[in-house]
Amino acid sequence: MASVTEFPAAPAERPALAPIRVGTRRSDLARIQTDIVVRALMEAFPDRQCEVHAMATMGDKNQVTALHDFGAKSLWTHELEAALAQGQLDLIVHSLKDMPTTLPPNMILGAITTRHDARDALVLSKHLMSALESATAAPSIPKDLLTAPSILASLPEGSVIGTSSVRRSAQLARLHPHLRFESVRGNIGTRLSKLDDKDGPYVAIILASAGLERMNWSARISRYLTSRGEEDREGRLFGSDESVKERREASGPPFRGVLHAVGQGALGIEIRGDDEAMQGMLAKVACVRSTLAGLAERSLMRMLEGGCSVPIGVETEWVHSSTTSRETLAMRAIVASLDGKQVAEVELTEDVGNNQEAELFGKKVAQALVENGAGPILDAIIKEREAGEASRTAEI
Ligand SMILES: NCc1[nH]cc(CCC(=O)O)c1CC(=O)O
Repeated sequence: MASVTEFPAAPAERPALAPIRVGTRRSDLARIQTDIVVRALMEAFPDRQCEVHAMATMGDKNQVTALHDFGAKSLWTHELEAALAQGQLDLIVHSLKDMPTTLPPNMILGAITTRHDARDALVLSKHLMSALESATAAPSIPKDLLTAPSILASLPEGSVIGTSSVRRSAQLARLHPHLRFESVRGNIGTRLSKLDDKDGPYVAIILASAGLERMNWSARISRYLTSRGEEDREGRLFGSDESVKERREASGPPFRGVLHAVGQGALGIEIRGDDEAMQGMLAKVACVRSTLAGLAERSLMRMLEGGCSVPIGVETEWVHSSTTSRETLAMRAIVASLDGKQVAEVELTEDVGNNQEAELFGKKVAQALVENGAGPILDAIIKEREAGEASRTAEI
């Protein structure tokens, strides 16, 4: 376990303009995400300094056994939270999707910053790309793969897609039963090198586009995955010129594509529940729309998981309402059995104006999912997990 002595001592009284002590995990992605928040803080509070304290967490240090033995999200955050609780840190920057929906009793989600891209992305292996370019691809690979309406649908029978997320594999298995799914672990760079290993099994992997973008690897994205199907960089459905209206209609259940994880693409800032000063400051770096969408998604998840994480796909979108001429929040959500054969899916829209309404909306969507059959699907997944599937459910 990392020693807490790497943090400065917590004096009883800190000067009012003391540096803001920001905690982060040590991975490259975590550091880049922390820089985004630090820059926002420095812009909002030019007279304050920020000190970044990076800490290797138990999950970073022991990726293989940690996921098997604990299967808990908190293993990424435990040591950082201990330092926050002891007053050695003022805040922790997280990927919102990695934050448990229920935080320790003395901690709160202080802010959610602007979410840029919540979607999953399809990344093809370098060997497949170069085979396509030099026209040496196996006869089973269509020559027009890169311009096909769905790359995933066009891949040959039995092609292996790398993902350790049952949310992703369950939704993809439903849409593309000819594909196979194998786990791929490690940080984004490790996963990309496993993908590009010629001796490895994968033709493609699925990653969060936000992470790829922040790491400057978005050029590797062949398609964005959304509830409507595969989209190009401009958000158009690939291989079609449907109007926006048709696209919107195409977004409802049954979904023709993949819904992302709760909180994906957004950054969450964790603080002590009693730190009112910090809470007030964070109001200046929070994004209202991302916060309301993020809280609604987390409330949906909290209602459905009953204490342990379950594979739920979600997609939220602010849409203009012509009746109220306000922006309303649309939420699409899916729960799928591990093999993708059973799904419960819904889409609801609500006028969400504050945090409490966002949480209520999340509960309402959860209720609608249960009415559409989510209960038995979730029960079966929890049973399978108890029978030894725990490691497959550790990632969302
Ligand atoms: N599962 C781990 C994880 N946590 C956050 C991100 C990416 C950034 C984000 O979603 O905000 C990723 C990688 C991925 O799923 O591809």
